[in-house]
Amino acid sequence: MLSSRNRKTISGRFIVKKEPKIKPTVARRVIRRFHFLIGKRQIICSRLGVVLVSSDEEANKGCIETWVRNSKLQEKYDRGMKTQSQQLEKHLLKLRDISNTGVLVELLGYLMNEIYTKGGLKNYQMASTVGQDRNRGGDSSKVLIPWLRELGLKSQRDHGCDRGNPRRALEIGSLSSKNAISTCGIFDPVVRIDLNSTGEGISKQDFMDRPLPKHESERFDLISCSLVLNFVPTPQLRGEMLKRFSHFLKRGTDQAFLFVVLPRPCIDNSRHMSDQWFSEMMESLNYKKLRRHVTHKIIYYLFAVATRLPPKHIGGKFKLKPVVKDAAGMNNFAILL
Ligand SMILES: C[S@@+](CC[C@H](N)C(=O)[O-])C[C@H]1O[C@@H](n2cnc3c(N)ncnc32)[C@H](O)[C@@H]1O
Repeated sequence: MLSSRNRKTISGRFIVKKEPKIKPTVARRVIRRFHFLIGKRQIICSRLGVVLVSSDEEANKGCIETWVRNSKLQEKYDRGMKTQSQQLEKHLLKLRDISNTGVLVELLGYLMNEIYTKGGLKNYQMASTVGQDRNRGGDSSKVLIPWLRELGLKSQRDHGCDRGNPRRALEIGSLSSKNAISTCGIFDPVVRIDLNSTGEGISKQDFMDRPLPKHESERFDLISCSLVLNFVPTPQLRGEMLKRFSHFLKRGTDQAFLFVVLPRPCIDNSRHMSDQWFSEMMESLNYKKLRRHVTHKIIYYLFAVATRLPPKHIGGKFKLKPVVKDAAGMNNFAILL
């Protein structure tokens, strides 16, 4: 397990530092390993016919454990949970060669043990917080805020907030209440949610289970979805998430925004995605692309709700997953509407 570095006061009491100290290289390794395990788990589950219906890790754990109990392969699963073998690690790297159900279940136990018992998920959460620590330049809302200012949004503090209609933001997958989105003054309140909330001021909630707003006052002027879609396990669920956003954005204004951030390979190195494909998909959901920024590793998009009407042309060609480009080494990241 990664540990936070604690210091003592003069009287010997421990001062527990809220921000864990993890070297960026270690944080990157932890994040890479977690994504690797989640990706392999997805492949194993679809081969075994285990349906993962949520991006909530607790729910996925429940689905897997129920399936294992009903499959009469509990013994294999338990053996995997207890195993520390190089052989299983090699199998994970060559999953395509493995068809034996027993071995797949053992592998499932092996990686579930690493995710849950050995702290994979917890470390991932901690490493992600460090990865987006603003001192390391990782808070993606630092890209967003200048865009919003260019579009004329001013701090509510400086320009007097319309008490009856405050500018509200929803940050999905929030890891810190100190991100620019929370401190810029443009939004108040900022509602912060995360599946596995670790920080103060962040509610533990699956966006997919968030009750739909009943009144306009419950809707938002901005939804921030930074590095979350790539975390959602299936192309269908990613599409569901995109479709759900429109229910939460304010209507009747051309100043309701959606900020989406993705790892660059999801767009640039996927067989089923491209910048054009993603932009057209968003257009079909009635979003207009306002800004785009690309760095070595990350793509940032700012969309505005394009019309006042609810989306009409959802789906169409975006119900399919065609190969829009292909080359060796590409990935299969996709979103299905
Ligand atoms: C890689 S972290 C990104 C964090 C941060 N937004 C950033 O840009 O660095 C992804 C986060 O999204 C959260 N997440 C994924 N699916 C979610 C959902 N359906 N509802 C709420 N949070 C979700 C995960 O729990 C995880 O903490």
